[in-house]
Amino acid sequence: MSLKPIKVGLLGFGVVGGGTYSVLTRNAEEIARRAGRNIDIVRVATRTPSKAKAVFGEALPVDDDLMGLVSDPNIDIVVELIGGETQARELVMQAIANGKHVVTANKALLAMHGNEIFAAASKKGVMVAFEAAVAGGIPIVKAIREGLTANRIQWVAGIINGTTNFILSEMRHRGLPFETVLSEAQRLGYAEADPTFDVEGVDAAHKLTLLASLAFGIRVQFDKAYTEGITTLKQEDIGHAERLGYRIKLLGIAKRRSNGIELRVHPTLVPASKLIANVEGAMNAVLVKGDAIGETMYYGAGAGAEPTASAVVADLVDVTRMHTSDPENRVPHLAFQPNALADFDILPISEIRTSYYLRFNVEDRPGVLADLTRILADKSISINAMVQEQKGEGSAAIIILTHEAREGDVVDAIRQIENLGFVHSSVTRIRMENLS
Ligand SMILES: NC(=O)C1=CN([C@@H]2O[C@H](COP(=O)(O)OP(=O)(O)OC[C@H]3O[C@@H](n4cnc5c(N)ncnc54)[C@H](O)[C@@H]3O)[C@@H](O)[C@H]2O)C=CC1
Ligand SMILES: N[C@@H](CC=O)C(=O)O
Ligand code: NA
Repeated sequence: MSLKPIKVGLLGFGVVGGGTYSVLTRNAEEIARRAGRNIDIVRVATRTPSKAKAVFGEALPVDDDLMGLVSDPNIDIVVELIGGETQARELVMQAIANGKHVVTANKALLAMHGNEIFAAASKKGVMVAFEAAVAGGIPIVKAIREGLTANRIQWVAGIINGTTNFILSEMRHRGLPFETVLSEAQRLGYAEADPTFDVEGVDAAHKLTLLASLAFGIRVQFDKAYTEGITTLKQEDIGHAERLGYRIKLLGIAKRRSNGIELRVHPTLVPASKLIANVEGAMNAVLVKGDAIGETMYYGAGAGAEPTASAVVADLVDVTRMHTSDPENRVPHLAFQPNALADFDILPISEIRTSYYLRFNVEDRPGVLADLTRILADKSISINAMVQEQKGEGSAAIIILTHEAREGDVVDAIRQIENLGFVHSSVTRIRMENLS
């Protein structure tokens, strides 16, 4: 290669940092043939440098001076792989101020501070690349930002958290308890440093926020995303869903409506016949519907060392190819030109429209069903299907699948139903999607 190598500084040497080193080293020759020059890690900074020291020896500086690395004039691209949003924000903002390009896998950082970071980067004329931050190795950022650029995107929906999909798969197939499977996901390197981010849907909401910005050309608005995780999901409902021909998946959904954008993460019943219902383990899948192309699906590993490194290294190659180009002519960070971002409202969850799975544990006596259906009808909630299951002496579970209804009306109806004397426990409500 005749061009000088691109010099990379690595912040963090954990699961993804280690994977990035491995992929970059193992495939160095092929990567250089694609990038047009070598991409060399020249410095590493991390909290406990011993693991990196064991790998790099004396070949390059390894220490815990993260600010020193982002200010090192020898470095062209800073790769941020420490996670979190406080120190990572300071480091990334400083790297940008120092005129360095940034590659990051940190969705929390970009969902919380993306507007500030992208604005600073545009002003300075540097790139902030984040393919690894959304659905790990799947090149979904590139697909939406470049491949689908002709389309008016109607909705994006996906399994975008590997840990929770792994937990749901293991619970369904092997009936294993939640805590056991979560520990296994942590051992395999899928989970966030704080796994409540995974199981409460926060990590998926971080990624969905970025997907919505790329799809609809809106500013990053994580604070308006509705987030519900899988911790309150019952094995009983997983079973009922199965018998009714559905699977429960934690989906992130961003949908364009005439009055705004729906932005929501929650457990969702999807027809078992859909491809996405059959995405198992830590795999991710993202569906994107565009007006020209119709429905598309992107499938692959959303977590883990080398799958995530695949996206980090792809970004390194992109930045290497583009760093001498005119900043005005690069692909914009959020797919749309910064001065053309739209101000669509993010709809409150009460305004979303979808269909619902409702489970009522009731006294099994005459008139119960009539009362339930009357309250639903009064709120314009129409019933698509209904099943009753005896639960023991004098009690039954009634499961109702509704047609599309407004969430606020469903919540009101549930409140009224829960006040009826014959309902034994709180009503279970899980949203449904046909994804068509
Ligand atoms: N593990 C995965 O499958 C994926 C992770 N990510 C993201 O990649 C980033 C890194 O994740 P992992 O490698 O899994 O985490 P990790 O916990 O395995 O590694 C983090 C590394 O950064 C260092 N570090 C953390 N905080 C630090 C601080 N304040 N100062 C100095 N060093 C610090 C740690 O010592 C460790 O070397 C995170 O933003 C995560 O959300 C993205 C996609 C997939
Ligand atoms: N914790 C995340 C890691 C990748 O983003 C997940 O489980 O998907
Ligand atoms: Na990706």
